[in-house]
Amino acid sequence: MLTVGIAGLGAIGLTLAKALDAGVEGLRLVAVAARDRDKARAAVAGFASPPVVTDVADLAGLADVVVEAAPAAAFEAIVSPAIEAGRIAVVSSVGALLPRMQLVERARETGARIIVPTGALLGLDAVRAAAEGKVESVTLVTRKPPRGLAGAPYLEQHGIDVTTITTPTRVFAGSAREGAIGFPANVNVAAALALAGIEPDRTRLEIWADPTVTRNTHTVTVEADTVRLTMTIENVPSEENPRTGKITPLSLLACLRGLTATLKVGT
Ligand SMILES: NC(=O)C1=CN([C@@H]2O[C@H](COP(=O)(O)OP(=O)(O)OC[C@H]3O[C@@H](n4cnc5c(N)ncnc54)[C@H](OP(=O)(O)O)[C@@H]3O)[C@@H](O)[C@H]2O)C=CC1
Ligand SMILES: O=C([O-])CC(=O)C(=O)O
Repeated sequence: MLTVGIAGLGAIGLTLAKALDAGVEGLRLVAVAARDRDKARAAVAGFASPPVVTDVADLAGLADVVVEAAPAAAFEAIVSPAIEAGRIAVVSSVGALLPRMQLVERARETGARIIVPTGALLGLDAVRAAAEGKVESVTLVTRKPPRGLAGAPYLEQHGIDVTTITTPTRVFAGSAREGAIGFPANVNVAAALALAGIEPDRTRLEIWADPTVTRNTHTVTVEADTVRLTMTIENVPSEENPRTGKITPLSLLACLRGLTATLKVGT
């Protein structure tokens, strides 16, 4: 049995918390944290087994597994205590890990683990397998309804107003590392892909603001010596946060199940 603490109770965290409260073999939700404590308390009040509502820094003292499901700006405050305490940190804001790879070194010293779920993407098992061989290129093309990109720092810096876009428009082309900086709340999938494959500077990313799509759509292309992959996922945006695909909390749940499962499927 692993105990679980969740930081962030939004589109990802609250859905995951509800699923754990409904009962998942081998996992028990014991604590949650969010910015607004009263709101968090109200969110879990009706749970069958209400978890403790606490500060993000205290989750690691209460749970074996700390799930980060908060904005990127809170990443370090949530994940560092978990690493210092030697816990398992399951992270959603993957873009925030890229400039903090020293946390991985620190985890090696404390015995902690950092787990990046597939999240809103697909096929990281195949990308990881390919990366055991020789990979020539990895490309991600992301298309989102314009409102799924609104507020990104890169758009503001370049004077791009996505709300006025009426035809599919490429608003960014660059590396996964540059994308994670410019779109911290929109392309965690690119960061996860980079960590699975050939590094953030070599992973190419295009972002399209596309008024013709209703789903957050990601296409991964990999050219390797053993395989050529083209994979597309079309995510239904969640009601709580249209930037976040509804599959994301389900991916985290599947990931958590894998921590205790006797039968584990996939890489
Ligand atoms: N890896 C992946 O594939 C994906 C990753 N993501 C990323 O996952 C993260 C969470 O996404 P999502 O659930 O949609 O976000 P939401 O905006 O729906 O929810 C964020 C939650 O974090 C809480 N929060 C805000 N500030 C803090 C803080 N300083 N400390 C603790 N909690 C805080 C909020 O609480 P309050 O309401 O009190 O402010 C809220 O409960 C984001 O970084 C997002 O970009 C999203 C989709 C896919
Ligand atoms: O990568 C992200 O942050 C979110 C995303 O694109 C999605 O949910 O489809």
